[in-house]
Amino acid sequence: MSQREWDESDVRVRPNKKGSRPRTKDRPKHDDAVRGRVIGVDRGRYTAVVNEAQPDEHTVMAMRARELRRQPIVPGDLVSLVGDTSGGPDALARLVRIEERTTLLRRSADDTDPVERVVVANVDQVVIVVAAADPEPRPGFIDRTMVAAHDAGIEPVLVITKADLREPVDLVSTYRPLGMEVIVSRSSTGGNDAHGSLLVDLEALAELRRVLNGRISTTLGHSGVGKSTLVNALTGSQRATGHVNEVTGRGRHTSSSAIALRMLDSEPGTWIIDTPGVRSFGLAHVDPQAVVDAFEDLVPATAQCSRGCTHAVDAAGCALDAWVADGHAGPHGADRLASMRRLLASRSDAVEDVKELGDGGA
Ligand SMILES: Nc1nc2c(ncn2[C@@H]2O[C@H](COP(=O)(O)OP(=O)(O)OP(=O)(O)O)[C@@H](O)[C@H]2O)c(=O)[nH]1
Ligand SMILES: [Zn+2]
Repeated sequence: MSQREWDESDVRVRPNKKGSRPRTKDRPKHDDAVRGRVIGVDRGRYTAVVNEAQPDEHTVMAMRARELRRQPIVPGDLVSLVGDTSGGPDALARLVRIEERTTLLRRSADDTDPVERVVVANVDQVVIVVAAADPEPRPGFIDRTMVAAHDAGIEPVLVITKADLREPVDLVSTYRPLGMEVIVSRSSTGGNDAHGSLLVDLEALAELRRVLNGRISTTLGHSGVGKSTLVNALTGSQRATGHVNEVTGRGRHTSSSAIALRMLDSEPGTWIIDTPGVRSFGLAHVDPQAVVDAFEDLVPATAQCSRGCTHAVDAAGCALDAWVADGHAGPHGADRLASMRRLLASRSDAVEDVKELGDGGA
């Protein structure tokens, strides 16, 4: 990676099935600690909100305590802070503990890399942002992210941007039947806002607000799909959008560290965590069965697979092809099955021997 897209979240942690939970052995010596929510991570400095939604809410800058070693601390983390938690201009607190996380979104660099990276903590939903065109949408990325979200117990939401360039008919008809929120956004004809950002169609924004209100969400998507444009419209912030690298002349990642932002006119507790452009979302840490489970439209068929079915193209007794051919997975069933098989095949390189899947309907 050419730049620090992931900052602290690239801290290497040992793969751990149960999620990289911090040790929760209480250390009573910090009983004067205050609780905060990490909203920014930048070069070893953490920004946390203390007394959230209270009259005395304020942000605190903190450094990690040595005792935390290299445990990842990511946006969304609830933490304990000691020292100067006044939030004054030069105040620097010490972050001494990471509270247990409700959810933890992880990724590996690629499907065979056993090293997992923590992306965000405690989010309720993942907003997968793809463009209808420019850049071309990649259903593989959507499916991959859905698997990671499903595996982490986080709800996926799909936002398709740039519908003004092309109507995303196939994407909508593929993903809407799966029961997830699918929101189509387009630029409005009104031009740019005061900061030069493209204006987003109000109807799409209102729908997105409804889905995000009261919840903690994180956006994920490739560079250039319009994440910052959306996040700016929703939060009133000014994340850099669409900047062009002066050296190469090519579009580049303009937002380089993850940050949690508040949505305008929203209930307390509404946060949008904007992550930098994702190039890869490896699933090496995800169990093959969890990959299958994320394809909810296909899962029922696997009850009829032969015992230990790998669901590969040539797997004897795999019931998936017949299920799809019979139309049970809808008009895009074949694509869905192909996508699931690609994910299974690519990540199966990560394990020595392909794990057995399915229980033969027993
Ligand atoms: N036509 C059209 N262009 C859009 C739309 N949304 C965003 N764009 C443009 O697409 C380009 C990329 O948008 P950004 O918001 O910077 O994309 P991003 O996903 O944040 O990209 P990174 O910051 O690199 O991660 C900009 O030139 C935007 O003006 C849209 O709905 N329609
Ligand atoms: Zn099968």
